[in-house]
Amino acid sequence: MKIAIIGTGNLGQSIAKGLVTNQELTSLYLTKRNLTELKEFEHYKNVVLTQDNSEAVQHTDVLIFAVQPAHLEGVLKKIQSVLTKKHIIISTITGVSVADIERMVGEDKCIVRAMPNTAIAVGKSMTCMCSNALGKQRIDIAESIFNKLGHTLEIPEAQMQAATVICASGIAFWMRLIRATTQGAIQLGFDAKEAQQLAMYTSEGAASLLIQNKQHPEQEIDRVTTPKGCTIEGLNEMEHKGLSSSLIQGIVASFHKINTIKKEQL
Ligand SMILES: NC(=O)C1=CN([C@@H]2O[C@H](COP(=O)(O)OP(=O)(O)OC[C@H]3O[C@@H](n4cnc5c(N)ncnc54)[C@H](OP(=O)(O)O)[C@@H]3O)[C@@H](O)[C@H]2O)C=CC1
Ligand SMILES: O=C(O)[C@@H]1CCC=N1
Repeated sequence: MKIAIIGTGNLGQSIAKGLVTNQELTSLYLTKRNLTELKEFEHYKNVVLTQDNSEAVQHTDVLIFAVQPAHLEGVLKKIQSVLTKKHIIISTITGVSVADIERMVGEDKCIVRAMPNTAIAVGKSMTCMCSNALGKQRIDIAESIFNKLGHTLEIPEAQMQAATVICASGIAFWMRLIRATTQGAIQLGFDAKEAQQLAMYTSEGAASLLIQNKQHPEQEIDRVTTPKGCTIEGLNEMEHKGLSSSLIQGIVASFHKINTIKKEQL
């Protein structure tokens, strides 16, 4: 597999870490204008760091685009002459549709939109995908890459923005919940390191219960909430203060913002 990441920033570096750890690669090209941040990848023998996007495109088959939305069109224009039908174009760009990309590179190209998250660095991304008609024929190749780096789900393109909020932004939302739990644990007497350990592994345990037991969260909550006990006391207080409601409102606000990103930047 010959893969290029065009725009190796926060997400691109997370994908690169996942790839060098979890995939057998013939070659991985990482591009960026300023390469100093990519030093950690220098020692991998099959990894090439370059500022030249055209060089990366010419030597690879799968192109993962991870530049900011405002930069995509300019980047695609400059590589247009070396882009061929053999390439699978995978865009992780928020708010940019398959039709937008077809307009930039032509309808005769194989286009997949993938929305991973930064947990791809540790092989735990939830990655949603959709494609154009040609991309559909080879989406299994994209799936095979992302399945080694977590879980994948093919969805209608109309749901891509919602998936961006839940899965990509979701990492930040969950981090804040873990941090808040850590702060609570410190207030109850744990030192900061222990507090984070308690919060991290408890959240991992909660997710693992749902994944392995295939249960609804409320079924697991019922197992914990002793009548007149401390769990229901805490849970109800959180709900009186708007826990579920504020999470839902935050998710919806994030979703509405995506439409403005596209209008502002493309
Ligand atoms: N961060 C995340 O968790 C997620 C991000 N996304 C999407 O991924 C994209 C990237 O996001 P993120 O990684 O956070 O952004 P970053 O700004 O961290 O990364 C973008 C990278 O693109 C590079 N770049 C800019 N211009 C060029 C160019 N002409 N050629 C090659 N590289 C270039 C920049 O480096 P330099 O200036 O050195 O060239 C920069 O490091 C966005 O579209 C975002 O919507 C999607 C899901 C999750
Ligand atoms: O915040 C953003 O706009 C990007 C998309 C999802 C994660 N980061």
